[in-house]
Amino acid sequence: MEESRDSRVKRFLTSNGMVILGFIFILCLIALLAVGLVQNKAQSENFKYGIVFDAGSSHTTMYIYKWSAEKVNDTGLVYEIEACKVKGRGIASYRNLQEIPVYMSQCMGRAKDVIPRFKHQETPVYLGATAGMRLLRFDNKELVEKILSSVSSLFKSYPFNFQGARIISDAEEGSYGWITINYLLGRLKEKHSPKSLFWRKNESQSTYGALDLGGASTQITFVPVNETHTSSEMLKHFRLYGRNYTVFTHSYLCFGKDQALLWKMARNATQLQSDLLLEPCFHPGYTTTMATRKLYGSYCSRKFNNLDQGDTIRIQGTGNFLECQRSILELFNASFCNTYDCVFDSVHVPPIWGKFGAFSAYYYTMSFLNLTSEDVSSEEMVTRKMEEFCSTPWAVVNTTFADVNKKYLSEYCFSGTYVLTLLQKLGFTEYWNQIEFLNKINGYAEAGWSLGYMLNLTNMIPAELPPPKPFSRPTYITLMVFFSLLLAVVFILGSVIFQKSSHFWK
Ligand SMILES: Nc1ncnc2c1ncn2[C@@H]1O[C@H](COP(=O)(O)OP(=O)(O)O)[C@@H](O)[C@H]1O
Ligand SMILES: [Ca+2]
Repeated sequence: MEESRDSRVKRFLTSNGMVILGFIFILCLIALLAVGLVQNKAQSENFKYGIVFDAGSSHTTMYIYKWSAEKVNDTGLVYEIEACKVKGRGIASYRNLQEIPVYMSQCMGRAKDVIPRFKHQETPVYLGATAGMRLLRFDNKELVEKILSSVSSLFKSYPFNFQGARIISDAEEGSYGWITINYLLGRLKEKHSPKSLFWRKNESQSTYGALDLGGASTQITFVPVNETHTSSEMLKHFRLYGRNYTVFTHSYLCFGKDQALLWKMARNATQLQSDLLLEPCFHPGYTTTMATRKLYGSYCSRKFNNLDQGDTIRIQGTGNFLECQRSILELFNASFCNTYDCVFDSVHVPPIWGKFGAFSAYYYTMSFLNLTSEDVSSEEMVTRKMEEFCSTPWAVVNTTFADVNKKYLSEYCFSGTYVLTLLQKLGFTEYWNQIEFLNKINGYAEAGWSLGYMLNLTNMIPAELPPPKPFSRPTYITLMVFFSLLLAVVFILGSVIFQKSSHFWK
């Protein structure tokens, strides 16, 4: 009686001890998993940063990009955390070089605040200048050098890793814009299906063409269906994520919207008998004056210089869409064309096909005019809107859009008509519904050449596709948890059976 109570107590203690042990074992496993997960999360938060100054003809913008160091070679994972508009005009328009650092340093100060201090030294800074500086280079190479070196010495005085300030080429501007949008839209890398344990390639995705409209130049870049009739200088070859791409890219200097307007007005002003220019691309009732030095001062408008004119001309809007479009069409000289796929400026653009992303001033203009929606699927719809908008009196436009920047507002009639005409001339008449007007893509970053430029210079897009991991991260974690729990159950069961069997043998 005494003995059996003793053995019951022993058995009770042993079996409960096993339960407690098993419980502790499970707790340990859970703790291990939690530590593993937390550890991996901390790793993915090891971020890197990059700064690009887009020194355009009209203004400079500083972009700060951020990405996870772990996922460096994936696609679409870099995002823009700051777009700082540098105060003032484009860098090419400064004659007093002291002014440039004053404005630039405000954005650099912002970069110092936004990027953690311990990351400053490893963060690259690039400045790329576009058509404004290309135009200035025709007139004054020395000034171009001075501007770039003044910017460089400012950047060197900051704790970042300065990588250079330069004018990017036409082809770079077009190609990097193309890389940016296709990277952000996830069009460069084949997607793998996570549903299968065996990785399989989805059908190959086609890329988007890129349309960039600036103030001084405009670019078109896309993969042509057939490149055999295209001049080899306009074709660029890339190998990205294991695939070869041949893109057609061309930049039209002076066909940016600010230079095109100046050029058009200078051309019309040559026929003036007085100092009054009637401008169909401005709203009725809109008046302004312009210094002839400015009107004829650009490389693009200079050939129309009329020495007989005084210091200023008066400009008065007439708000006539048809007249406006006619005067814009005169800029597109097709006299060298001899085949069907020929457009302005004697450049042969291959036939348009596939989807296109239109950004920068294409987007700003069309978004103001409410013409970016998918419902606006034809050129006629845009034409009707422009006819109505251009004929609206300036007083009405000005009060309806009281909070819109006055310079942009006064020019939207011209800009909209110009976008329409340019796209017609590029061959989009039948393909209007193939164009998507893009600004910030999927919330990651603004469309433009600057992200593509940084991706290229930091080698973030590998030529070859990295071999895929056998399991996706969620599958990996699920399997780990499953097997750990199984292990625990087996261990506990094993212990219990062992315990029971040892009693049996006693
Ligand atoms: N909110 C806006 N509305 C209309 N146009 C805009 C707006 N913001 C910028 N722009 C225009 O976008 C163009 C940007 O060109 P930019 O990048 O400076 O020149 P480029 O690329 O030729 O060197 C300019 O014509 C500028 O006036
Ligand atoms: Ca630009």
